[in-house]
Order: sequence, then C-alpha cells, then structure tokens
Amino acid sequence: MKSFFTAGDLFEDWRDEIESGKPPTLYRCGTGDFEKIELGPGRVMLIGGAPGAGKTAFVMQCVVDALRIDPTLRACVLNVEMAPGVLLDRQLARLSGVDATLIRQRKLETIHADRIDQAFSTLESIGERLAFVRPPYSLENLANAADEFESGLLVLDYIQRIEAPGDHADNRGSVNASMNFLRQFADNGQAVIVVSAVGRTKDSKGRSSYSGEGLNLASFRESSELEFGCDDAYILVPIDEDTVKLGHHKSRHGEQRDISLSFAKSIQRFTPESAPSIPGSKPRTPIESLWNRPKPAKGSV
Ligand SMILES: Nc1ncnc2c1ncn2[C@@H]1O[C@H](COP(=O)(O)OP(=O)(O)OP(=O)(O)O)[C@@H](O)[C@H]1O
Repeated sequence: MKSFFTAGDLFEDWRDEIESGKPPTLYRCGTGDFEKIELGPGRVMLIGGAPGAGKTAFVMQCVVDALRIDPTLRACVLNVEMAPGVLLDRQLARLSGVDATLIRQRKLETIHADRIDQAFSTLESIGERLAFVRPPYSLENLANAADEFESGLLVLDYIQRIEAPGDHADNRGSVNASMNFLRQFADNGQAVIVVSAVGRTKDSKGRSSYSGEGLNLASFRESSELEFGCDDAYILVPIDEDTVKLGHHKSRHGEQRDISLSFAKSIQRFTPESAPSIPGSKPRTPIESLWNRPKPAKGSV
C-alpha cells in the first residue's frame, strides 16, 4: 500500500457526503446555551476548572440529559473519585429539585415524594444506557467497557488519575499517551469528554491561585497533548456564589463561545443564564421598572 492517498482518491465519497446534506451527528446536552456545546462522534471535549468548581456536576448533567434527549445513545463513565451511587444521588437532586444534602443524608419526607418519584423514573428510563466503569481505573479497562457496552459517549473524570497503557517516565508522559489513545477512540466513532485538573496560576496581585483571570489553555495539568489533542476546551470558572462561566478556550471546528450558567449547588443544577423563553409566555417585567415608568398623561389611552 502507498504511504499516501490523493485528494482525487477521496473526491467522490467526499462530494457525495457534502451533497447528501446530512449534518454530522451531535448529541444535545440540554436546551438554550447548552446547545452551543458540540459533542459528537469523533470529538474530544476537554473540561477543566479548580477543585470544587463543578466539573463533575456539569459533566454528569450533560451526560444524563444527552441520554434523555437521544434514546439511542449509550454512555460509559469512568470516575476515579466519586462512587456511582453518589453521582446518581446528585442527579436525583438536580432532577427533583430536592436539596442534595437531604438526599445524601436520606432524610426525605412525604412533601418530597412526588418530585423524587418523578426523578427516579427519569433516571430509571436511562439506567440501562448509562454504565460506570469498575476499577482498575485504566484506559484499557475503559476501552474494554466501551466495547462490551457498545457505548457512543465516554467520560473520563479525571485524566491525570487514569492509567495509560505502557511504561511512562512520569505523569506527563502518561497523560500525553492517554490523549493519543483517546483521539483514536474518537476517530473510531466515540464522543469523548475528558475532565482535567488545572494548575494554579498567578493572579493580578502575583499570588498563586486558581483565579479565573489566570486560567487558560496552558493551565491544564501535564498539558501539552491535552490542549493540542482536544477539539474543544472549556474551563469552568466561578463568578460569584451561584454563577459560573464556562470559558471556551479552544474550538477546532468553529468560533469560541463562552457560556454563562447559574449553578444551584444545593441541587447540583446548572441553568443557562440566557434560558430560552417558553413559547407563549410573556417575559416578566421587573416591578421596579413599572414603578419608575412615567405616568400616562390624562386623557391618553
Ligand atoms: N449538598 C450540597 N450543598 C451545597 N453545595 C454542594 C453540595 N454538594 C456538593 N456541593 C458543592 O458543589 C460543588 C460540586 O462540585 P464538583 O464535585 O462537581 O466539582 P469538581 O470541579 O468536579 O471538583 P473536584 O475537582 O474536587 O473533583 C462543590 O463546590 C461542592 O462544594
């Protein structure tokens, strides 16, 4: 076999594909601004953020909602830090709107019953299409699980703690090797979400911190292959107690689009700030603006 092929060799298939008008498959992770997230076969999405920024909560929301929206999708989650039951507790809180602490402490009361039942049945409806990888937490084990489970979406939470095949001089070598393999998984039709730790940077006062202003593509730990290998890179940055920015630091296939989200931690739920209006509903007018509005002149309608 020759070590190259020409554009001419590709031409017919490529042209047919263009003319078919069939867009590439993308999995929707929610509504509103969540639709800006391009996750699909062949794509690797990287998401970083300081400890506790909400990376796991965000990724699990995307996965559960993608499974709810697309009934043919199957997902495999490898989470090194949190047991599957804890991940499900948090999704139960999000879907029911019942405080995650009450759920964690198993202190539910009758007033919660309806919402909890509804959330249980939502989670049950996707249960057979969501798999959690058992230890050992290695890439090899993830690949085996993905094949056995026939998944289309893989989640690695988080990459610095997942063992790559082969011997590596250091963690950097191992993360670089993992990213190379993950690109191959994507080229084989998987959608891949990679959660990554970030390193501290200097803030505006020269202090070492995780402050959002300093976090960028180079902040992903053991970074080089991570930033080059992914298609999209996001960093989740807290703005205030209940708002976060999902900074879009790399977009291989389109424009970079940051997303503002509110993060209700007690129920582990992210909501786009620019939520779509419900058809037929009127936007609420702030009472203050009515109060300050000039009074209509007498006799005018
Ligand atoms: N019951 C709760 N009530 C309020 N806040 C909570 C509750 N449970 C978790 N949290 C907060 O929600 C956030 C969850 O973040 P998550 O575990 O998704 O972060 P992460 O970025 O994945 O963190 P890490 O890097 O430590 O894995 C944390 O800030 C945590 O303090």
